[in-house]
Amino acid sequence: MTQGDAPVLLERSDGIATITLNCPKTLNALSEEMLAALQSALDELATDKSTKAVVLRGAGTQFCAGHNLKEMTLRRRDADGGKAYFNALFATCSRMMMSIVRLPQPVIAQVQGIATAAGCQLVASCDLAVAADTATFATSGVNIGLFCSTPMVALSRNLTRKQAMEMLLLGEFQPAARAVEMGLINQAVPEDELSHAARAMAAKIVSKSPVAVKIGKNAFYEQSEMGLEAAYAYTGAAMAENMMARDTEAGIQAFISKKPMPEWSGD
Ligand SMILES: C/C=C/C(=O)SCCNC(=O)CCNC(=O)[C@H](O)C(C)(C)COP(=O)(O)OP(=O)(O)OC[C@H]1O[C@@H](n2cnc3c(N)ncnc32)[C@H](O)[C@@H]1OP(=O)(O)O
Repeated sequence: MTQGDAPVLLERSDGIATITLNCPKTLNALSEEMLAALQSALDELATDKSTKAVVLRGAGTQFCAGHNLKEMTLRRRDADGGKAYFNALFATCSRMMMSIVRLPQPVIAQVQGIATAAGCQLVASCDLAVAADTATFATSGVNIGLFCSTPMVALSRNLTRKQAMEMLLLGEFQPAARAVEMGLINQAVPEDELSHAARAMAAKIVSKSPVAVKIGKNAFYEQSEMGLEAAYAYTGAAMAENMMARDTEAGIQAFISKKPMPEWSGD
């Protein structure tokens, strides 16, 4: 397999890693092989200190059409009717989504064309999302007999209850403008400006102190699972940890001395 044929491409430049789902002929559907490659790219980036932000995109004209329905259909012919395969597949998918959340670097979804079902869930699981104004978003599994389980988790935490239920139960494709309105994505831009807009967002993150970004991202997700009192206590401790970092001291010192921000060391 050449690098160009790999199910997932991983490129790095200027502190930004770009992960590309690379199976345009299935609209980048998440096959078993694609999920494993995506997991391995995320695992590699988790320990890569030179990467400060990650962009996740799809090759070709679409972002991602969800799980690979052709592979899933074939595996129904397994001796156990596909039970072991399905259990492993959805567990792998859930682990991968959690890896995006746990990744020290923020992940930006760069969405062109369709993001549906597990593809829409990928967008919801990313920290930030920029889409072409022609992009559409759905959890269309319900149209073919599948209630989108993992998107339910991601959407119910991104949208209001009524909006999430509307997507999950009606399976309709929502235009990018509505996705912005619902808070599913941050920004919709003209198609020819999409990659520039995603990269510009990533570059802004690269310019910040990586230690502040890492502590901040982690604390954001941790506190969101807690009650109010525990959340304030947890984020206070995270802020104190942030204050102890060498970069934070240097940044505050530069502010007080009216100097430009330092080169961040990552410590
Ligand atoms: C918990 C999460 C669960 C899930 O994720 S379950 C998966 C749910 N996903 C879906 O229900 C989406 C299925 N796909 C579609 O409904 C349509 O596609 C689209 C609306 C996304 C796009 O329609 P159009 O633009 O007309 O393209 P096209 O001709 O249907 O697709 C182009 C090629 O891509 C293959 N493909 C599309 N989606 C998938 C998929 N999810 N798994 C495997 N292959 C897929 C098709 O079959 C076809 O291929 P060929 O040209 O050989 O016929």
